[in-house]
Amino acid sequence: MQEKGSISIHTENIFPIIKKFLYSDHEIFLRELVSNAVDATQKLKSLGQLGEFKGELGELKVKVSVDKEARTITISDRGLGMTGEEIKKYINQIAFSGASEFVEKYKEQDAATKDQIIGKFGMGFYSAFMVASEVEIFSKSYQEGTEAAHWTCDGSTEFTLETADKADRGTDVVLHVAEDSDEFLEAARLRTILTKYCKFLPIEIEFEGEVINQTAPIWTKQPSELTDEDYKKFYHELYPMSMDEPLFWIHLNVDYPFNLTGILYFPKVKDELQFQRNKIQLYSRQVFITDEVKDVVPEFLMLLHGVIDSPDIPLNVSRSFLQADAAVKKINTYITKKVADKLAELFRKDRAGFEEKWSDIGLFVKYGMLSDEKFYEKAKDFALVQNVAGKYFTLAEYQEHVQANQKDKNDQTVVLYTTDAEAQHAFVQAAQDRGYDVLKLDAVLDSHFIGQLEQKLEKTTFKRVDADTVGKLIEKEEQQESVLSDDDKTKLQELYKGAISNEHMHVQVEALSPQDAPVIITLPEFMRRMKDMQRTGGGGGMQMFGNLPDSYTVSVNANHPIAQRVLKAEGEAGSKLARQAYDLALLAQGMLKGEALTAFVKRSADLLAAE
Ligand SMILES: Nc1ncnc2c1ncn2[C@@H]1O[C@H](COP(=O)(O)OP(=O)(O)OP(=O)(O)O)[C@@H](O)[C@H]1O
Repeated sequence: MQEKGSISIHTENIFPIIKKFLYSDHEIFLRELVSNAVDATQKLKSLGQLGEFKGELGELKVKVSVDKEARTITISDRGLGMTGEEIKKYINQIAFSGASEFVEKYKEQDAATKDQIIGKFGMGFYSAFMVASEVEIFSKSYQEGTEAAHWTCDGSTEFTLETADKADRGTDVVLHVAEDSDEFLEAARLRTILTKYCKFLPIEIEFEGEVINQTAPIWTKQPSELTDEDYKKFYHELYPMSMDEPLFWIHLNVDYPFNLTGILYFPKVKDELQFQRNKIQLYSRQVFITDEVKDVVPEFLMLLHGVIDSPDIPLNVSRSFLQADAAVKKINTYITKKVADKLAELFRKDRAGFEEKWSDIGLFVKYGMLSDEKFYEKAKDFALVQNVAGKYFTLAEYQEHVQANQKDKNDQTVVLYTTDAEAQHAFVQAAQDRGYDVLKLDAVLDSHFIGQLEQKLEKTTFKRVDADTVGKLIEKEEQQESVLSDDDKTKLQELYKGAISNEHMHVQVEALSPQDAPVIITLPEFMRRMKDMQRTGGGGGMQMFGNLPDSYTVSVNANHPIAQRVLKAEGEAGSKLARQAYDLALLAQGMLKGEALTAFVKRSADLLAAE
């Protein structure tokens, strides 16, 4: 028997279109054909289990081979096979009619809709024509008494179908590689593609005499069957280049209202650049799809590693479509919830261990709290802050901790923090001397995190320790008495202004403790935040302030003995002394540089010599 046919289709040739537009990546033809072979094999196994297939299953490997001379790639399976009629039904009719409809619709659409259309028509088999000038199918069905069939198509809309003398059950798909696709005749290239897409397929795939896949990756198993070692081993299989152990992991497993399995690993975070290196891999029924999981995984969890496997994620579709997809949205919510639950559990069960890991997971948690309201609600109970003494608190614990001492006269709790305990040492010290607690908030996201906490926590404001002199950081009713008269204060202020002569340094005289420094230079909290925002390019509107000049407050301590000496000094001596005290403050802040530093050193020597 030989049959020739032509597919009624209103365009001369759909293959150029497929070739050009179907997938941007030609290499995925192999993924599609191997997946079909695996599907056919699994279907046969199911038929066996149902008792509908009573023969011997035998060896069920899918074999991929390449013949460079003959310019062919062959994908062979021992699955359920197809009769001639079935080939016509599944390969010709469905695909071709699908394809013709596809072409019709395709013509008039914009790019995004085109992608959707491609996703809708399962044209996996036809991706073969992206690399082949001719494709042959040799197939023999598992059904007894049926003849083997041989189908050929050269990429036009014509096909031939004849009987074949294939004795063995299953399907061989033979691709005659096109002139422009020579690269796919290289065994090394095929091996790379197979390892990329087929590494975890559920049926053994053999290439050059070697099985290239693991048929039962651990995400398909029950967590109860697995040990910590299994999870760690798998992590290193996924990311052979990674030296570190994951901190912990979450085994995802849900079958309603969508289907999803996978393992998400929390990596050790050494530096930010590392984030992007080991990406989460997305699979659909154990077939690798992509490691661009944007939109499927909430953005803040992109920092995690691992695999997600879901047949419910639409595959060949555009980003915009994916974002709007209901299943994807649910998956997103589910993953967020799972991650929050896992963190809550770790916190509850092993607080000490959780604290140890905080420096690595804090970033995920803060990022999550900032970007996802639902996550914030869960995370606020286990998110930690650490004070300069190294002690960890939850937000509630910390509020409790500082409440008695750090309430200002308006009943606001003022949380003091440092972004650099070394550089701001003098201020941290001063705050601690007052009995205040100081938090370390020195991580990348902390300035945003502070902003969020101020919005969320009632009657709480945050101030960096160097935002003001210690007495004014938390304004209380009681004020330190000044030993100077108002006249003297004005005189002192003028003296300092003259000595400093810098319009960006706003001099004020304050009654501080005699133990405080003679002069303290601060950058008001709001000013620093605006400058921070400007620097990070955030807060768009901030640009209208132009480039903010540094605008510091110079607080002269009226109660320090130096104040008296400056006032009493004759002639130039007062100004010199004031300048010296001011330079000391600059020095303590690491702000004394260049010419000013040289002048300071010289003046110090003069003053010492004069004593
Ligand atoms: N190796 C094979 N053995 C048996 N049947 C096959 C084989 N390859 C393809 N088929 C049949 O041809 C049909 C069409 O395959 P094709 O790859 O075009 O689409 P699909 O697999 O149904 O969907 P998609 O690949 O887009 O997910 C399959 O559904 C299957 O019935």
